[in-house]
Amino acid sequence: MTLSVDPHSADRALAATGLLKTFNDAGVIGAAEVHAATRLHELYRPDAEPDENVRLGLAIALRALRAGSVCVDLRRAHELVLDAEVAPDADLPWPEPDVWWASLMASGLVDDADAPDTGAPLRRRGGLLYPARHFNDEENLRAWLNSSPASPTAVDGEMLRSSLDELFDGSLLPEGSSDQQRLAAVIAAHGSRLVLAGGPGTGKTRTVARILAVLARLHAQTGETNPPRVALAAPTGKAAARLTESIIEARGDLPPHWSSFLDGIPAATTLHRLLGYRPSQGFTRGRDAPLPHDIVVVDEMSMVALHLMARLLDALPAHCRLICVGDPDQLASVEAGAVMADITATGGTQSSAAETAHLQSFAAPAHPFPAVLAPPVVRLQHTFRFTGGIADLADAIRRGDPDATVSVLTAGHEDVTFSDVDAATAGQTVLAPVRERVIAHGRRLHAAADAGDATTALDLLEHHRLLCAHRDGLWGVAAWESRIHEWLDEAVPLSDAASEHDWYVGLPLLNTANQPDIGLANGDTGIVIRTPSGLRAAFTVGDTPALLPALVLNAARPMRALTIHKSQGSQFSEVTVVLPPPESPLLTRELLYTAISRARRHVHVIGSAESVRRAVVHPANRASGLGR
Ligand SMILES: Nc1ncnc2c1ncn2[C@@H]1O[C@H](COP(=O)(O)OP(=O)(O)OP(=O)(O)O)[C@@H](O)[C@H]1O
Repeated sequence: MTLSVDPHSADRALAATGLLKTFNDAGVIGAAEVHAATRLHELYRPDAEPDENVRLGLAIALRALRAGSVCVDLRRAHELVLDAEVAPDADLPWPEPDVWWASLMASGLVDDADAPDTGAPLRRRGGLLYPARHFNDEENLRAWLNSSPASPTAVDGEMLRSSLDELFDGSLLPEGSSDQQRLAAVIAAHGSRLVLAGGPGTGKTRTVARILAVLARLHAQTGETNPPRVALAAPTGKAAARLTESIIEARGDLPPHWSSFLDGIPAATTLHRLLGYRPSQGFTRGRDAPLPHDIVVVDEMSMVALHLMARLLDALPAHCRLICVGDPDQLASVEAGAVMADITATGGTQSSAAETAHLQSFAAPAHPFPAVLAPPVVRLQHTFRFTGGIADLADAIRRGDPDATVSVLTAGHEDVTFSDVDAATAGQTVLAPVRERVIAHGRRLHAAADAGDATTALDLLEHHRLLCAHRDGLWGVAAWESRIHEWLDEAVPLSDAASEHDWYVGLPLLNTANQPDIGLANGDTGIVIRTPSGLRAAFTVGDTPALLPALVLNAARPMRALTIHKSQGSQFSEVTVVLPPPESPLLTRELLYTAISRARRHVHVIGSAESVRRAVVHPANRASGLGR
C-alpha cells in the first residue's frame, strides 16, 4: 500500500528534489524537515554538492524528534519514523545502512560520540544518529545516572534506623516482601539521587513526605540550625498544585512529632519557574547560576522531556539531592524523550557487594530488600489505594497482555464497565448509560453553579471526566463536546441558564495558557457560576476558589470532554474513556494506561475490544540511547 499524500497539503515541499522529494511525497518526512535538512546541508557544507543520503539522514533525525525519539537507529529508521503516523509500507528507497553511515560520516556533518565535538549538527553513538543538542542532553542524564553515590559513612546509621522503624514499618505489606518505600528512604539518605517509580496509589507521595522528614531530622542532627532548603516541582501548574495538596495530605498522616520537620517547605512550582525560565532569555538557572536548594523533588516525571531534565541537572548544585517521582508506564512528554521510562528500564549502576550489604542492613527483618540493588531507581509495586478492577486492569495493560486486559474489562467488576462498541457509530441505546452519567453529573454541576457555590461546583468538577484520545474527528473531544452539550440542553436545559459571552451557568472551562498575573496555569479547570455581579468563572487559585470575569480569561474554552494527554497529572472519581478505532496512530499502551489510571473509583471504557487489544500490544516506540 502506498500512502496517498494530498498534493496540496502544507506538508508537501514543492521544491524538494531527489530522496527528500520521494520521502516527502510518501508522507514520511514533512515540509519542515525537508527545508531544515536542505538548509543545514547548505550552511555546514556550502561548497559541497548536496549529498542525497546525508540530507535524508538529517531529515530523518529531525523527523524522529517530531515522533518523540531523541535519536534514530538507521537500521530501523523505517519502523521508528513510520510508527508515528498512518504508516506507508511502500517500498521506499531507504539507503543501505552501512552506505548511509559512510556518507554521513564522510560529510563533516556528524561527530562520533568518542571523537572531539566539532560543532557538527549531528552526533553518532554506535548505530544511533542524534541531533547534537539531544545527544548532549542525553549524555548529561547518563552521567547523572552513572555518577557514584555519596559515601555511606556520611549517615548516622542509628538515627536513620530508628527513623525508618517509626515511619516505614511495612505493616501493611505481605510478610517477606521487600519494603520498597523503606528502601527508597535508605537510598535517599545515602546518596544524592533517587528515582521513585510507581503507579497510582503505590504511596509515592507518602514516601516522599516521609523521606523529607527523615532527611530533615538527619540534617538537624549534624548541628545545622537551618532546615534543608527544599523545592517541590512538577512539569505543569496543575501537577504542581496537586503535588502541594498531596504533600499537605501526607504530612497530616505523619506522627505529630514528625510533621514539624516539613515546616516551611514552599508550595510546589512548575519546573520552568523553578529554573527561572523567561521567554526572552530561556532558563536563567544553570551551571553558572545553580539552584539554592539542598533537596529538589520533581513529581510527574513521565511528563518531563529530555531537554528539561538536562536543564534541571545543569542547575543542580553538587551537594543537592534530586528525588524524581513518577509513573514510567504513563504517556511520555509532549517533547522528545521518555526520560522516566528510560531511567527505570535502564536502572542505575548496580551497587557493589559492600554497598549492597550496607544498604541491606537498614531493611526491616520481615521485609528484606532485593538481593540486587541498582540505585537510584526504586520501583513501588504494592498498591495501597486501588483494589479490584482498576488495579487489575492497570496491571494487565502494563504487562502488555491483551487477553488479560479484555478479561478484566468484561469480568463484571464493580469499578470497571466496558461498552464493546465503536463510539462514533454506536446508537442511542448503547450510549444510554454514558448519557445518563453525563446528565446526572451535569445536573449536579449546574445546581451548585446556579447557587453560586464555587467550592462545591469545583469539587464536583473532579467527580467525572470524559476523556478522548483525539482532539478532532468522530472520536475526538470536539465531537463529544457538542454531543454532551445537546444531551444537557435537552435534560437541564441550558437555554434556561443565564448566559453571557457564550458562557452559561454550569459550563466547565479549560484554561489553555499560562496566566501568572491571575494565578492560572495552562490546563487549569474551572466552572462558570452565577454571582450577584453576573457570571464568573470559578478556578482554584492557591487553595481557594477565585471568581474571574470573562474579560480576563482570553484562553479559557468549554470543557465537556478532555484529551487523555491533557488529563495527565489529574485524577477523577469516575472516568469515561472513549477509544478511537484500532487504526488510530494515537492508540498506544501508554495512552490506555494513562486514561484508565486517571480514575479513582470507576472507569467506563467505550471502544471496541479490537481497539483495546491494539493499544495494549502497541507500546509507544520512542528511541533513545540510554541503556544501550
Ligand atoms: N506504607 C503504607 N502504609 C499505609 N498506607 C499507605 C502506605 N503507602 C501509601 N499508603 C496510602 O495509600 C494512599 C496512596 O498513597 P499516595 O497518595 O502516596 O500514592 P501515590 O503513589 O502518590 O498516588 P498518586 O500517583 O495517585 O498520587 C494514601 O492514602 C496513603 O496514605
